[in-house]
Amino acid sequence: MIEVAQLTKHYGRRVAVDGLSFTVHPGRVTGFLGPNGAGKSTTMRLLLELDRPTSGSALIDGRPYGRLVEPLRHVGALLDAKSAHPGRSAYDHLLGLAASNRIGRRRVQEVIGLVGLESVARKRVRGFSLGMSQRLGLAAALLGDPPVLILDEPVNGLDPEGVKWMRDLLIRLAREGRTVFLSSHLMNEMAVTAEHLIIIGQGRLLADLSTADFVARHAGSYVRVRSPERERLRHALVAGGVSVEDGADGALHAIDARMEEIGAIVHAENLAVTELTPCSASLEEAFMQLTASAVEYRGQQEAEVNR
Ligand SMILES: Nc1ncnc2c1ncn2[C@@H]1O[C@H](COP(=O)(O)OP(=O)(O)OP(=O)(O)O)[C@@H](O)[C@H]1O
Repeated sequence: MIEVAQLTKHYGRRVAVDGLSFTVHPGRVTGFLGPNGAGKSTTMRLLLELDRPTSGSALIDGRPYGRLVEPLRHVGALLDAKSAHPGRSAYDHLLGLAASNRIGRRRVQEVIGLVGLESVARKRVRGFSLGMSQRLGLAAALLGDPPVLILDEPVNGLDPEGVKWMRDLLIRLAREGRTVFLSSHLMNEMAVTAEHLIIIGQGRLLADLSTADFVARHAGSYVRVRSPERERLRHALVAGGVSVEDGADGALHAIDARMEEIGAIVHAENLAVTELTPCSASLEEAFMQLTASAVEYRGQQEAEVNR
């Protein structure tokens, strides 16, 4: 289990993590989502004590990372896939890590097999692609057979087959009863991998809910409708009992409406319409809407700092 309570991190005037509290439970994959710069990596670094919080706490199985004896046996982390020494072979890199936590050679061979790196295990890491490095990073995280996994953007650099492989492996590891916590800025990928979502923006918690709830709330259908007389269109739709939201591009979204229904309303009101398109709300869109205000705020903050 991972417990984060009122976690805050300032870098000078910049607030990277802002009073963040959440719990990550074992037995399921939890996706840690947020747009670029939301504070995901910082939170993970604080969990692993690679950085000190300004205030608040971050615990792994009830203890701060620094109090874990032979930490690889408690938590496996993949933060930076390119952290292995480029001059070493994958095997030697893993062997060195294993020795520091009293883990035997057999386990090194096992994790190499688990991540599918057998054919390149004796090659120098220097020549590894990002995808191969991600696999090596995951092998290192799994060395101590830990109950908790913390992975920062683990599918970065993987091809579609690699993404599927990683997804299946993470789901399997969670089913074994582990706490699997992984960050991403891709909602669609998380929707098929994670059972639970923790969504942050500008270092603050925006949502902590099951993926099923997120999908049920956001994966509806709508009709995109556009008119030069936007406000008259909005008024006519609302008067016709249609629920309306503003689209990002100046169009109106008629939520859960049918094309015929909208067509009849605009015809009756004699409204000129320049677009009428049936759409399915994508999860990516819903995620972007949820985090949009956070991104705007961050943009303003950065503009102020750079002034
Ligand atoms: N060492 C640092 N010094 C100064 N500012 C930092 C430092 N590390 C992170 N930040 C700032 O803190 C904020 C959060 O960054 P962080 O890398 O945690 O976000 P993220 O959600 O992981 O983003 P990404 O998806 O781009 O990796 C950003 O504004 C970033 O510029």
